[in-house]
Amino acid sequence: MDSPHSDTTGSVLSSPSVSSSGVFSQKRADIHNNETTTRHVKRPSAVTFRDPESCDMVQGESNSNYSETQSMHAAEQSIERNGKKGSCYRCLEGNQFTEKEICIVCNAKYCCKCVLRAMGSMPEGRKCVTCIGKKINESRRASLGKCSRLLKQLLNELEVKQAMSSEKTCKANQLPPQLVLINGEPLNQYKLHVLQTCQNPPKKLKPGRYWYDKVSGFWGKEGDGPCLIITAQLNVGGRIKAKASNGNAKVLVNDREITRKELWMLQFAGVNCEGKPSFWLSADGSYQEEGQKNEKGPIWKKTRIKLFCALLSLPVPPNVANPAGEDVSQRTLEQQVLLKLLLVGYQKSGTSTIYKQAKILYNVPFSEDERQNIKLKIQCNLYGYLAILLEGRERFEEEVLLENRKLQFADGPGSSGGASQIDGKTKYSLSPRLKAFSEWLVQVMVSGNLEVIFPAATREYAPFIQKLWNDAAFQATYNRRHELQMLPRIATYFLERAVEISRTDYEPSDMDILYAEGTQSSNGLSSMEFSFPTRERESFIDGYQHDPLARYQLIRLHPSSLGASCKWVGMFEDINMVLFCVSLTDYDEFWLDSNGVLINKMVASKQLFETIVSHPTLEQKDFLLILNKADLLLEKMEEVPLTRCEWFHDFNPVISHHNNNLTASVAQRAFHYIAVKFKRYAREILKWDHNENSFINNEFSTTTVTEASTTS
Ligand SMILES: Nc1nc2c(ncn2[C@@H]2O[C@H](COP(=O)(O)OP(=O)(O)OP(=O)(O)O)[C@@H](O)[C@H]2O)c(=O)[nH]1
Ligand SMILES: [Mg+2]
Repeated sequence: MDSPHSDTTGSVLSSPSVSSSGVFSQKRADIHNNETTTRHVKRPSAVTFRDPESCDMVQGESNSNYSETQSMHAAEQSIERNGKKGSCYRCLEGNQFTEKEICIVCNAKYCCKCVLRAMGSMPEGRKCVTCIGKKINESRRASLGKCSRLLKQLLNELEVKQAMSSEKTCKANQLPPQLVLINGEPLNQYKLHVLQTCQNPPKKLKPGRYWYDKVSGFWGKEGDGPCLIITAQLNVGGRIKAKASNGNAKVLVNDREITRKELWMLQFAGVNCEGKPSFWLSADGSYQEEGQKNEKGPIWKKTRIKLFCALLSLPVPPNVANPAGEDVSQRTLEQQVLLKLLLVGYQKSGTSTIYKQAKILYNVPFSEDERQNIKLKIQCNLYGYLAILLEGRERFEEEVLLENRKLQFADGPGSSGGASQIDGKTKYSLSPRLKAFSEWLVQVMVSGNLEVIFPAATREYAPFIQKLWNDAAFQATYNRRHELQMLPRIATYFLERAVEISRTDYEPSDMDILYAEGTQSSNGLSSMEFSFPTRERESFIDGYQHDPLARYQLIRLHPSSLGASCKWVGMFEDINMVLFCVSLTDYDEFWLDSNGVLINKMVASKQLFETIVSHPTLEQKDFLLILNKADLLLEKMEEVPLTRCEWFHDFNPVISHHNNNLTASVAQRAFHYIAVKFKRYAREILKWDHNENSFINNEFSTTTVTEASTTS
């Protein structure tokens, strides 16, 4: 990728307005219009930081160390281009009134047609593809994670969330520690971390020079009065200077000469400041005059002090700022560690079910919009199941008619036959009205337009559902539903309540949502955050202690969104763990792969596993293998042996039968066998050199299972 126009993207965050063919034709246009491409050039520029209450730097900082480093970054970020002022940096069209998105590194501005092509899948947020990996323009730090209207129009809610989250959390966009100087001393990575993760960190920290009174927690921009009280006693920065805040009140507090405003505040709090005293002020507001023994205060105890400080634009400790403690709990939430979990698996492995389950378990409510969409999806699925049954009914009817005709023929042309044989009726025959409805529904299903008829269908056709459900021919078909391969297992759960579900006032329960198919977009990604609710934490009986401060982000990703060779996995460099989901029942099932070749689903799952495990981005990540649908394994093994899958050819436990049935422990053996197969395979791919754990050592003990143990 050597130009911001590189279109090696074909984004996961694809937009409906950018078709793949569009990307290709654009690519060619770029080759021909090379002269119009933007170029990054080194051009020194003055960096201006806003002067905020929140301790930002102001223009004109002259400290050599700081400004040198800063201007170096600024130089990298300049961009030169052709085209008239205000036009898009890519297509060179539009003017200053055209809505545009800005690259947070080089400030290049792109119109809505170009932004996704110029910025690709945004693994680090809004950056031209050529700016990926580069430090952001510090003047844009305040806008990190704040999405523009334009992006919201181009991407869906989740895609926006993912891009904004990456923008805030990815490594390249983090504040360079050496650009933050405290009491004259630059921070390092560790100290920056200490500062940012303390209980009351400085808000919206930006590069700049600050003073910090470690004893009281007072914090401000060098040369200015205090703007904040942060956590005290942090091991960051050098020794505070008396003139750090440019005070002239002739009163020293913790070795710093305070400002006039601070002096007024102390006097209001009842502190005797006569005779140029020096004080020690603690984080809790208690104070002591130098040389005196008695501690006084705390200065914050006066109830009106908050108002007084507000009038003087002076900070108060966070718990005083909000006596109800809301601020503190909010902060606590912010500083909790966010652990990112990436949930991925082959098609139908059950990732969306796990995702929904987590939502329900950890009380992450579905929004009104989500519920409405899920409701329509469930109703749409129901009509789909009915259509499959009705199609089956036609087949059953034809079969019976054919059978009858054969019988008639065998009995000879003169035979009278039953009444039903004469009028062509069977137990699968519908009344003309229901038949018309049935034919229409089957046709809609076959043409793939089922989703199009909703939500109108719920109003117009609900009465038919009731009639259909009560119809004997339909019930006869329903009783033979297991013969209909197209009908998913879960259909019965919904069909039993067909009348209720088809009504307009139907409200899906959590269970309905969990069981519903296709409620998570299968070619996008879904993301949610959760922590273990306190109640659950207390009543946990498995002895596992959850970190009470840990928050988790669960990102569910469908393999189809990963592109060829899973190239978009690169987006997830900051995740902490990969949850790889495998459906245990895949071993005898087949699927057409992208080349139209029929492939065993377990083998396909293994291939996906290999791609993910060996992806450079995920090299150092923890992996958790989830073997899903374990509840169906035994039942399946009773019908089809595990060895049906070529990869499992050596599964050979001593099998004991109870009334010709396999025992549960054989399914358990199979479960362990598959787990070990995956683990061994990972070891093979990654060439692990450390010892196998005890679980591995126990592997394939399946072959030594005695009859006694399998029947116990
Ligand atoms: N019996 C049983 N069924 C499950 C289990 N997990 C998932 N399913 C069912 O398996 C089917 C596929 O599960 P999904 O969660 O949709 O799988 P997915 O990985 O999202 O698959 P895509 O549709 O490709 O996105 C659904 O009908 C689920 O109800 C399980 O543990 N046991
Ligand atoms: Mg699904």
